[in-house]
Amino acid sequence: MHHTIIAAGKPALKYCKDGTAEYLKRLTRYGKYELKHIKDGSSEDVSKRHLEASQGSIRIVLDERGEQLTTEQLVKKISDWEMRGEKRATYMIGASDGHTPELRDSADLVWALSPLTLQHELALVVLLEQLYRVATIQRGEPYHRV
Ligand SMILES: C[S@@+](CC[C@H](N)C(=O)[O-])C[C@H]1O[C@@H](n2cnc3c(N)ncnc32)[C@H](O)[C@@H]1O
Repeated sequence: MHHTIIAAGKPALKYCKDGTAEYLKRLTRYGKYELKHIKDGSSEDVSKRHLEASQGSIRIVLDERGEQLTTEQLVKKISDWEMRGEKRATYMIGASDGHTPELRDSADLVWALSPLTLQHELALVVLLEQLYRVATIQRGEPYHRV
């Protein structure tokens, strides 16, 4: 499955840029993971861009009001999508005002990394680390400890 991560706004925080680069580099061993940045703006504009960019894909909307998952539950969700032949998964990170109800309603999964509101670049790093963790678990590699 091709994983596309779409984040609103230009990256600005050095420690997040470093974290993002680190996990994207690690993920190259495990498949196709692509990060795209889209223009920031109102939640309506950003959610519209997210909707357009994720057409025909499994839609995962990152939102603190969403479902909280254990890493094992995330492994199961991604593995189930792969098993049923889904070709693309798109993970969407919003702007300062979050996502519109329309985008949330269109999602296959509204996923909360935590009930805390995270700075959007920090949310991106946590998302990438979890995708890396999932990939290592799927391969039976010893990164993850329970
Ligand atoms: C600063 S937050 C937006 C907060 C906004 N006030 C709201 O109500 O959604 C920017 C983006 O970071 C992501 N984000 C922040 N905290 C998150 C969390 N705990 N779980 C998942 N995504 C989160 C979401 O994609 C969110 O749209």
